[in-house]
Amino acid sequence: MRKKRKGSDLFCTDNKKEIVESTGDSESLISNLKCHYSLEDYVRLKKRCCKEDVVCGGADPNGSCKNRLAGIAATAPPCATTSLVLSGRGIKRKIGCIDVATQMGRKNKIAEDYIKGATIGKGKFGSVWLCRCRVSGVEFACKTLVKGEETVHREVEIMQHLSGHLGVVTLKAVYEDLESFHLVMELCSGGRLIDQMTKEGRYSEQRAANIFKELMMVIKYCHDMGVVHRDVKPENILLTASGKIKLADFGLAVRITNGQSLAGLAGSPPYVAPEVLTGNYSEKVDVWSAGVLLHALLVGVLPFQGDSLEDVFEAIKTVELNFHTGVWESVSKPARDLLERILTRNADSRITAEEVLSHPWILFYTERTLRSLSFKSKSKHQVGPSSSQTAPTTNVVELTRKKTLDGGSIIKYSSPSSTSRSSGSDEQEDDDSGGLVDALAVAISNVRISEPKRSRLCVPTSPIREQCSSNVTTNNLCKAC
Ligand SMILES: Nc1ncnc2c1ncn2[C@@H]1O[C@H](COP(=O)(O)OP(=O)(O)OP(=O)(O)O)[C@@H](O)[C@H]1O
Repeated sequence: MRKKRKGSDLFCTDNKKEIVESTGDSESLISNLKCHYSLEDYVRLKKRCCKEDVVCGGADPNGSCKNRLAGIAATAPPCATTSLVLSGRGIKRKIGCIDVATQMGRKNKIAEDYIKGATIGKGKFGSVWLCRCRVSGVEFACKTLVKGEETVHREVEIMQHLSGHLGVVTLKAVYEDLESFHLVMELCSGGRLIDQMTKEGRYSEQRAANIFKELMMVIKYCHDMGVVHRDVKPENILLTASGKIKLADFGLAVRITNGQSLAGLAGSPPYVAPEVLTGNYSEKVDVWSAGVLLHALLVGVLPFQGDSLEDVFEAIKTVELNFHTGVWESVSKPARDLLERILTRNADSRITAEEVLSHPWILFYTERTLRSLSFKSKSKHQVGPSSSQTAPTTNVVELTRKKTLDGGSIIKYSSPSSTSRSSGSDEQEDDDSGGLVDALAVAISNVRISEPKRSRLCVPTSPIREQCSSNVTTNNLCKAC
């Protein structure tokens, strides 16, 4: 019988040191983003700490366990924390599917088809290593997962289910031996987003919007496919050589059916949605986590921080973010508006992944036509910076509207009264369009195109498939290369 995951070994300080070195603004981002504690680790560590504190009397030269916990943010928990969720039939069927599918792989062992290379990553349940296909010479990443844990089987199943989308790491083959699964995946040679973030600090709105749009597209896809990732964070976002993002690590992901709610602590503390801490939650937790990431992209720090995990959780539950002062004055109004709509504690009021993709801030920075039209208009008017920023707005709005009427992407936007910063920020974006976006927001706010999202219910907007509907067939899944 398959074991339930019991939690992983504790590793207090060493993993913190593994953190990429960086200076300046990104320091706080690093210390808050890159530790390897899961919620479950936290619970176990806390228990052990209490014990140790009694035994050592707090004489630990590194401080008490409480101190050791201080400032620790966490990463991918080992899961097992959910009281879910999967219809037994579904997972069985898929695992059966894997077993059958890997018969081919089993005939010829992975070593017969791939040459093993260096280890490129280590997770809690196995390692990731480079491999090269003996036939084609193409390099892949192979994740070896030790069998036995229920979540390991689920991860394999969900990767099969989702593989094929541009934003998900493609699964090329699965091999299986007595102890392990070996998942041969496309190689993301651009590294992890977290490492890029720690190097670069704050991102321009242009760049943040493009990364965020790609992320939301893949999150929407997961939700449409009935999967909640539950551990969206920059450590789990990989980059291809050309800089495209790929969502990885489905170790905590679960299937969800339409309207179903999840329970159980799962996620990485700074990214965890408030409803995860209190009980019932849905796929909207991924939107929240993505919002935490967007916050970090735009201003270089995480929104919910604390000296201990308890403090982080408390902040997630109670801190009122103020998007109107300080560093936020250099961020455009639509960007702040989007963040407000995402980091809304009431999950029913929080916008969906689909709605995020229709937000003016995303559209403005990612739709080539909108941008080129606005800049064309700007040069045509040949006016100074402040008026040039408002002049093209009408055109942009009209175009946006047309798209809507044509049945293309639908703008669902209403100006939130809570977003009240005056437009016309002094700071210029590196692409000189921050003020333009502000003007765009003001104009669009007067054009009520569809119902405001806040009145909508939190249900997946597309039908969710309950069962095995993998777009990876037995054939393409299990071929050696
Ligand atoms: N397809 C890939 N291409 C390149 N590197 C990869 C790939 N998949 C994983 N890695 C590397 O291996 C690391 C661990 O992978 P992954 O997060 O999937 O493992 P995990 O066991 O689920 O980790 P965790 O303990 O964080 O849950 C990643 O952070 C990344 O650096």
